[in-house]
Amino acid sequence: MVSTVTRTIIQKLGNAVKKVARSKGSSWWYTPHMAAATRAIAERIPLVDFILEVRDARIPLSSECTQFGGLLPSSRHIVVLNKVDLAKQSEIKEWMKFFDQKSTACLQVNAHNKENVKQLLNLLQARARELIKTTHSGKTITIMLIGIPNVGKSALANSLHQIGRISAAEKGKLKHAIVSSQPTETKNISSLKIASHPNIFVLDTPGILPPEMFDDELCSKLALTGALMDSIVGELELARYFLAIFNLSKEYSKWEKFSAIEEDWCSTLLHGDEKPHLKKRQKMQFATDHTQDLIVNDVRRTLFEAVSSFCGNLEDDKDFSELIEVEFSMLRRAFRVAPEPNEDGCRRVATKLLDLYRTGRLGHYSLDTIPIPNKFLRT
Ligand SMILES: Nc1nc2c(ncn2[C@@H]2O[C@H](COP(=O)(O)OP(=O)(O)OP(=O)(O)O)[C@@H](O)[C@H]2O)c(=O)[nH]1
Repeated sequence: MVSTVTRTIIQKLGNAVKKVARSKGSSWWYTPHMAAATRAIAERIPLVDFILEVRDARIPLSSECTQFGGLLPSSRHIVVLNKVDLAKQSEIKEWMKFFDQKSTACLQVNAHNKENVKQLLNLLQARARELIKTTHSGKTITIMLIGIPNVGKSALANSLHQIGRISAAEKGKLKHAIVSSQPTETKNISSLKIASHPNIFVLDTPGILPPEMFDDELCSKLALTGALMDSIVGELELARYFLAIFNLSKEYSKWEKFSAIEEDWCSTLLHGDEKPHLKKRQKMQFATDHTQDLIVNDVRRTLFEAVSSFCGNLEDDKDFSELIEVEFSMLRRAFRVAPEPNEDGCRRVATKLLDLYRTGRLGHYSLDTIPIPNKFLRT
């Protein structure tokens, strides 16, 4: 369900992108640098053996690298859905089926997960050997990573390089592609060796976007997942967009336990009602799970309480907007931001909230919906 409020937020975000595009040139994000990178990638496509198109698993369609449509031969094109740890696992399964039905080779990975990267490396090595066998050449295999900004190309290149080279003689000579939470950080095409026998190199390339983007929803999803700079649309509106998605999801229901723990703690503090077993359980929880730090738990508890105590109608625009604003003001306390209702404080809350969302500490979300096959559509 997409509420009217969410639609309005999406429209605002889309308009913000277009406004920036209008005021700073036809396509503000499409810098000369991005145009040059697009040309350089297009020139290399016929020369490389495989093209790994890295997409964000939360938006498998919206993160498609659309510029090279006809240039990517299906036999050499592999789609990699990266950041699976941030997406809804049940949806990922459906997306894998979707790509399978389209006969597009597709893999899901978390670039920071060793096992995932090993599996990807094994597949790439198998493909490389197959290619060498069929072409009867003893050549070096090159694989180019392409994709929109911030989908994790450099992180993946580094992980493949580290895992592929860890047992090789060159151990200790590891190179690093630049990884950053900011989009368009990679400026040049760089090459990293990921395997020997056969020799395989990956080319990490700068993130690219199409010169023009007119679709509000596409712009909003790219902005929320970090492919566009937050400053283009503004952190506040982006955080509202996240809260709208969050409120319509069931993610908050998992956090009831944080609310219960807080109540127990309050009763301990107020009534001197010592509960040693609870204290012990809490200590263990905080010590063993790095995501369970106090602020994250406070934020989860706050969001749980805001949504579960909401007695308005989620389909009513006014109620829904009010809920988002209430969440914003409640989150100030959770994030330890001074309670004065000024713009700067709101932006700090928004930035912190987006950071938690983007590092997966506020649950798993899939923002794209799987297209309905044509056969089910009325003509
Ligand atoms: N949770 C999670 N974060 C990831 C994953 N892969 C990359 N990241 C993070 O995503 C951010 C962007 O990663 P990069 O590797 O710099 O992305 P890129 O596609 O090379 O970015 P550009 O330079 O803009 O082209 C960094 O903060 C990474 O740590 C993943 O699988 N899971």
